[in-house]
Amino acid sequence: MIQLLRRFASLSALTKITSTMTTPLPGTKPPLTLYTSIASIRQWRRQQASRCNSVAMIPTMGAIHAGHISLIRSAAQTHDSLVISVFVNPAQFAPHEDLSRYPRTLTTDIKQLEALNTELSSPESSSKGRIEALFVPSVPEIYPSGIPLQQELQKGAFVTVTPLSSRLEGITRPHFFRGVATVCMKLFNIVQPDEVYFGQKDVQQTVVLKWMVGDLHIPTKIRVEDTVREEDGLAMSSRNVYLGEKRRGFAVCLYKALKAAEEAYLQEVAKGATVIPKRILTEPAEKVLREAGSDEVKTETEYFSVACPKELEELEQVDVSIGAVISGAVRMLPTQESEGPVRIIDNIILKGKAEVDTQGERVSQDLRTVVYV
Ligand SMILES: Nc1ncnc2c1ncn2[C@@H]1O[C@H](COP(=O)(O)OP(=O)(O)OP(=O)(O)O)[C@@H](O)[C@H]1O
Ligand SMILES: CC(C)(CO)[C@@H](O)C(=O)[O-]
Ligand code: BAL
Repeated sequence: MIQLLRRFASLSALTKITSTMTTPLPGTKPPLTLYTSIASIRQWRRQQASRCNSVAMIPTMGAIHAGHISLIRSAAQTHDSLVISVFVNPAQFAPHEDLSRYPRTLTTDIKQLEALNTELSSPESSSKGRIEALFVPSVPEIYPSGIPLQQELQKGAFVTVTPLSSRLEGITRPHFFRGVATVCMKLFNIVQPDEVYFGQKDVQQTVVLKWMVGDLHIPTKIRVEDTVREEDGLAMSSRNVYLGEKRRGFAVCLYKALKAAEEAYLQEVAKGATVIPKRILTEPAEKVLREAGSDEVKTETEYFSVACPKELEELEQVDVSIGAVISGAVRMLPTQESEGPVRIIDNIILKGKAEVDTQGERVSQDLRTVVYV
């Protein structure tokens, strides 16, 4: 099987995979099948419908880590059949960004997915479902009109979610959410999953996609799962491999800043506050960020935001009945010539003390995540 994967990986590098390729990966019991064409994954989807299987999708850009695995485990609790997509989406990268060096580790990704599947399929597992399909399309399959990185040269249909996409991450990455929304729209249309799983680590992405699904009446649900962290609290991320040893230890500064803001919020809530000025949260966070790094490792804060959960609009004060999303981005500067800057993003949802939920039902006064979209 490994040989087969090596062949696939090398074919992939040479972009010689045919658009109809469907490869049962024989080492897996029951087999995990690799689909590379839209036609073949649609056929798989029809089979699932004919068996009345519920289908969950977990879109990824590969370089599978424990964050992805946790999304898959959650999906397997509820759904019969899971489809994982691995696609490094050019449309969400600006020309100056890291598309060409983004980690591509398909062979080890598949090994991890196979190991997980063996566990999910074992008689001891409490999971309802398991991974059935791995969808790894080529760029021309997804973008038949081509996808130059310069937006003004791009032809065809694209999805924009406004004004959300130009806030926070969208300030530094103005192209980003158009690329994410467009590829997710394509993936949702191709696979038609009952539910799609995303990580809270990319919180703005989840809010953008919830708006897209709602506004465009897409018949799927968006599920958001907790951020999986390293032991010191750093959010797992495929790009953490860029950090290198020297910067790695300092990369947790953003999470520490978020925790300082959260602690300040919870202290005010405990004192009975109903409205909390933004500065009560940002001052302790900014102190942590100012003191981050060392003589050798320099950090720059791009933003530290306190925003409303519905549209991520910046708040001057937090209404305790609603809560807020606190999020940020920190740039870890290179420590040597061979390195580039690495952006760390992270967030915490400050729970609200809602008396009623979005349907108007009375709920408890306990702190809870108030979901709007
Ligand atoms: N630490 C994490 N915990 C939970 N979910 C995560 C985590 N990291 C990524 N995810 C989720 O996995 C899905 C696929 O993400 P992706 O493949 O881009 O990985 P990534 O680690 O976010 O990569 P990058 O370093 O490029 O941001 C997304 O929904 C993302 O939010
Ligand atoms: C959702 C996604 C797979 C779209 O390319 C990507 O943005 C990601 O991995 O978070
Ligand atoms: N998980 C986010 C993908 C990106 O930054 O391109």
